[in-house]
Amino acid sequence: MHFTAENLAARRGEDLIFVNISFHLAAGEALVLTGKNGSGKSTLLRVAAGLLRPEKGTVIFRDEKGGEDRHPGEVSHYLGHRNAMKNELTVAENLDFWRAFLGNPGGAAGLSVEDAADAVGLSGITHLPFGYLSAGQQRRMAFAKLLVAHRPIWILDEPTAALDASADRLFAELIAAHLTKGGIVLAATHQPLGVENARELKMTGFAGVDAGVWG
Ligand SMILES: Nc1ncnc2c1ncn2[C@@H]1O[C@H](COP(=O)(O)OP(=O)(O)OP(=O)(O)O)[C@@H](O)[C@H]1O
Repeated sequence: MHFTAENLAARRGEDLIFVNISFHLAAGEALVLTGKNGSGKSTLLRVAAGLLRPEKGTVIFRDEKGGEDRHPGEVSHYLGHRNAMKNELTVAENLDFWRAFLGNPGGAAGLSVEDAADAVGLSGITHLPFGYLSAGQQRRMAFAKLLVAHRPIWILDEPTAALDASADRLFAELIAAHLTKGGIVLAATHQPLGVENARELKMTGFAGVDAGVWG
């Protein structure tokens, strides 16, 4: 399984945000994006997830079975700054929606809604409207979305925002378990994720553009 980005450049509005970004991740590997606010981490994640078109370059996913190249967005979970859950629906209804929407492109089955809630430390409250949960509980349930449908690539934007220390550790364990099973993780974070052997890509924002890398 391979997730490759080659010579990516992206623009937001009129401005180039980054240029010449390349990386290669194989099964079991993690890449953590770091860099100051506005340096382009979220932009790169959105390009990798297929939510934003790159100005230049490609992102490709290839599995071991020698199938055709696919866009990583087809086989990725994307957890953005926002939780992507409806406040009026119950937790179970939200997670059921995501399971049906995401399908099963990775081949393996996802967890049941209750098992996924249990895995993020919140069993017994899936009947509540999502909007009733605390900010940290909402973030935990947003993470449970990654567990109800199996997808080999996890693209995570500040996954531990609004979390307490125990949730930090829990997320680190879930990410480590995903990697151990041969998954791939691409994450932006200001706090260490607690994942051993993660590589780091430091985003420099406009510096690369200023240095004349673009062209
Ligand atoms: N829709 C948009 N139109 C124009 N500029 C945008 C748009 N979205 C983001 N930007 C700009 O792109 C740059 C990169 O933003 P991005 O969200 O990728 O940074 P980041 O590294 O994730 O920041 P943070 O650490 O604050 O989350 C910023 O200067 C931002 O103002």
